[in-house]
Amino acid sequence: MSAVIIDFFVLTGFLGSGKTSLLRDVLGAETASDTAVIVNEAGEVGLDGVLLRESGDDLPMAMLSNGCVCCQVGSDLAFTIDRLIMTPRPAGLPPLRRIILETSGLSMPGPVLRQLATLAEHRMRVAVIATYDLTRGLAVAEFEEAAAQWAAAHRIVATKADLVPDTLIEAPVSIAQLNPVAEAIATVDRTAAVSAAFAPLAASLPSREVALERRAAHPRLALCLVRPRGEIAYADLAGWLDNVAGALGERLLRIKGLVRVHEAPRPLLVESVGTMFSPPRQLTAEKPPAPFLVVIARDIDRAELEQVAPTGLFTFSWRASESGVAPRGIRAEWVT
Ligand SMILES: Nc1nc2c(ncn2[C@@H]2O[C@H](COP(=O)(O)OP(=O)(O)OP(=O)(O)O)[C@@H](O)[C@H]2O)c(=O)[nH]1
Repeated sequence: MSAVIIDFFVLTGFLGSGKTSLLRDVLGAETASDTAVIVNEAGEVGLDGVLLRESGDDLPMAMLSNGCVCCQVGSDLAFTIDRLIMTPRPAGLPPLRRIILETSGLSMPGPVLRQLATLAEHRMRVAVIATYDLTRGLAVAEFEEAAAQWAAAHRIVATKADLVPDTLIEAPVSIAQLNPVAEAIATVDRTAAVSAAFAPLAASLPSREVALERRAAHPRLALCLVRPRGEIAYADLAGWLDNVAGALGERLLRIKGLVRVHEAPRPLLVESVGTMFSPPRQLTAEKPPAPFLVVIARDIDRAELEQVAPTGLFTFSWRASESGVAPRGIRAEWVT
């Protein structure tokens, strides 16, 4: 068991959306000396690793590809992390407190998180950070990898703001259409964006209410605000979540929210990336928002979710798309 909690950041985002550039900025900061990096590239050549070496020359860095292997680690993610944590720190560097994994632009976050789940002996606080390329905006939500990456994210960082500064104002709104429970980081101040994106994950949920607005998200993405009708039995909640995962399969991108159950004095934080659920835990926050679940999925119809058994536990809020065709998209955002 590690003595300190290590913040593990999964840096995800679609092809060319600015992950390596963001990481270079992280590694260039003075605060990066407690950081190790793992890069997983889709291609044969480890170019990202070369680029990152320019920024963080003395930091432990591992490649999960056919590229350079700077820490003499294998190709398996769990093994690599284990080695990074257990290997004595290079002279002059502080204890390891942060690991950043840059995934390839086509990585699905679910399998990555599944591998991390095997490392329970290390005390890691896992956060998913996704890039949102302002020059391409919502267009890449067509790709299921991009939609899954955004849906899994705790934080979504708008990139390339210098190229299209005018799009920054609308970015939080667009990001909320993709994932209303993610924190949107949209600023032209790159230093501020980098430090906000890679700060330790403090609270799991903003202590604010969720509201829906009339505006469609991407036509293939469905966002649903699910409200429990009241306190429910844990077995019913577990059964419902299990059945949602079974019914939607890989089209389920994300579930996150709070539910009150008979068996626990405090609301339970319920979270899944894809169909992989984190163990539910009681929220300690003083003033939690009213119970809710946000479900993000792709290519589904209302009935598929609303008819999941046991029925009658929840109400479902959807908004019709502006075209009036398939009632798939809503926009949800945090309001105070
Ligand atoms: N002007 C500008 N260009 C950027 C910015 N971020 C990334 N780029 C450029 O966009 C291209 C892709 O950036 P990368 O950081 O390599 O993106 P990536 O997500 O790591 O790409 P893959 O690893 O191929 O998926 C490069 O040419 C970068 O120089 C930015 O904030 N501003």
